[in-house]
Amino acid sequence: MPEPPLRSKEPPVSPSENPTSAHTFQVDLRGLVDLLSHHLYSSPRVYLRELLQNAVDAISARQALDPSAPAAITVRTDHGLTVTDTGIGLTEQDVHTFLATIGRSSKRDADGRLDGDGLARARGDFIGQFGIGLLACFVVADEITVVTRSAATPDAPVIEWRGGSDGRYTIRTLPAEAKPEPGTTVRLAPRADAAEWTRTDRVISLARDFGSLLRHEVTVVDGRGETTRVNHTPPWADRHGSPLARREALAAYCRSTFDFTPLDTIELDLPLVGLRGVAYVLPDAVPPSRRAGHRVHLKGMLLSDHADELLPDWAFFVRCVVDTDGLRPTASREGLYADEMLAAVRDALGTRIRDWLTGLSASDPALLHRFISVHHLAVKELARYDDELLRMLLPWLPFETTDGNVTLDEFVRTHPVVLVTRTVEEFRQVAPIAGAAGLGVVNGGYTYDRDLVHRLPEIRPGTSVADLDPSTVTAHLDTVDPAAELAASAFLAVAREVVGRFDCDVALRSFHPTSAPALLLDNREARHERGRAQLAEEADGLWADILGSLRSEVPRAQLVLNHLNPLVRRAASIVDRELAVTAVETLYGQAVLLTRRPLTSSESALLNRSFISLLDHAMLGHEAAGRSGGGAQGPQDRQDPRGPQKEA
Ligand SMILES: Nc1ncnc2c1ncn2[C@@H]1O[C@H](COP(=O)(O)OP(=O)(O)OP(=O)(O)O)[C@@H](O)[C@H]1O
Repeated sequence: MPEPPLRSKEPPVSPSENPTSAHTFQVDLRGLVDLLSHHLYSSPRVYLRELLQNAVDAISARQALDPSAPAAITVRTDHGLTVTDTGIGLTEQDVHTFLATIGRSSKRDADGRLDGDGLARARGDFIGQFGIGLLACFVVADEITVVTRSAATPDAPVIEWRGGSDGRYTIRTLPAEAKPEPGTTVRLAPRADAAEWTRTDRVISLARDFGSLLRHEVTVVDGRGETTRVNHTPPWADRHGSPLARREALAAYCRSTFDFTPLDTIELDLPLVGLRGVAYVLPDAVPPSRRAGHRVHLKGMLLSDHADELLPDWAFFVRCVVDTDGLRPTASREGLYADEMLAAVRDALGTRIRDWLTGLSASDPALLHRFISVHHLAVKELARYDDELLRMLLPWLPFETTDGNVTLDEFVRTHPVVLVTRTVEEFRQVAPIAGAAGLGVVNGGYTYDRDLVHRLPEIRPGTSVADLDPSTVTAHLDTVDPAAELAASAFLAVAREVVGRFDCDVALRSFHPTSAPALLLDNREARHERGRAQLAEEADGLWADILGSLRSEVPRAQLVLNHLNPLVRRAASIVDRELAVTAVETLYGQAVLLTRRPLTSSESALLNRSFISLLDHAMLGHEAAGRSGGGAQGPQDRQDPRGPQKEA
């Protein structure tokens, strides 16, 4: 029996008394297990994965010597939990060297290095490579018992090894009947607080989750002898009667694994890294930021069900399941090691998905149409960086325009000059008026749309694209008859004075719909620029200089009054200045509200003021009407509704 681990240190000695003394690090196993369980593994559930993986590797090692050797893994849940394999087994020396030495693995070469040939061999044949996996069992049990018989050394005795989480272990030889055939049985007596992890139903679901694609037969046997088969050949590795039957089997696998019916299935096959699997096209739109959660199996064993790094970010519309021999796990075995191989696999899978997409326009336009109606955001993101894809898919991509939801190809047939708004509000506000004036405007407020529209001239020479600005729209609205403009000049002067305080100009034009009295043309950048200019005016010293140097020409908004609107026509003839001010404030306030942008404090005050003034005027009219019918308070008795503050 080995010595218990040394914890205490020798008392310090000065170098002159004792020049050199060699020591060996001691490992506090409890501390290590605590580290693994709290910081390396995400859940105690991984204990079963490590046991299954060791069993699979042991069988692979035996089959390397004797390809006809049996290959079965049996998990029993009757007394505690046991995992039995028909694998290579261990001699007493192997037990000391591999099982009882943390960080040592039989799955690397003798030098045990984690790079070069040793690692290549481990990765080629085995799932394990680090030599720490068995420790995961200490997360659920304080003692592990291994009964093993070597297949490589047929006359070696049956060995029982008992290891404790405190770092002690015992070894003894058992009679040959204790294990008549080569192989290994690992037994765990779960701690009371971890008993749930070895319950039959939990074990079956864990074994199915981790081991569904394992290449050797895995069964779980419960206390009553009932047997459950855990793994099956995946549909992509199976033979099917017809391409349709194959597609249906792949879709059925998606339903049982991911719980959705895919829009389409894309088979993945990269022989260089022994990768096969399927990318399932999601049937519903997902936000680009939401990661799909790909299931990655290494040599059949589930590594992760959220391996997002498997595909490029833009491919968020598919969810994959793959099995591969060639990618590396992290030490926790819960994620993919980010190396050049992973980057190359990601690129290759990305190309495969892109090819599917481009092939669809020729092979199945109806499916492409369905795909785009669900995932157009993803396609737009992709097309921004991919000229060929943009060229190919442009005819299919929908945009919101003044002609309704159409493709850009359709749109440029009637509008060779395409105007694009910067925001959705800008589009909402301007589209009906611009549309009526014959302008072609695209809503560039949605993610990627403005970028894509601006790239249109590269793809369709002869078209031109410009950002929509107030002067473009105003220039396209009909001017009014000079006599009408002259008649309205007094009112327009008041209007310019009132809205000038908001850095806004006033224009009188005729436009449709006639029901719209006024239109405020403005955009976000212009508002920011005005905000900066205002700050610069209020600031002094260095800050004012900095703001001043940032300041470009301050763009002004434009309030366009609609001369076709009856209310505006009446307003234009108001002679009472006070009423004219109220009318302008109300028209401006309503136009600001229609932009659906947040109001500034002075705009809120204006709205408030104009509303009360309007009410006052309405009541005045009502009182006047009443007086003509029976006498009431005269206007001279009226209190100013805006209160003393306004007077002051
Ligand atoms: N069922 C088994 N049959 C034969 N040998 C086993 C078995 N389980 C464990 N071993 C031996 O014990 C060693 C250590 O196992 P452990 O699970 O700790 O690490 P590993 O599988 O080598 O690597 P990893 O940490 O990546 O899982 C293995 O390399 C193997 O030699």
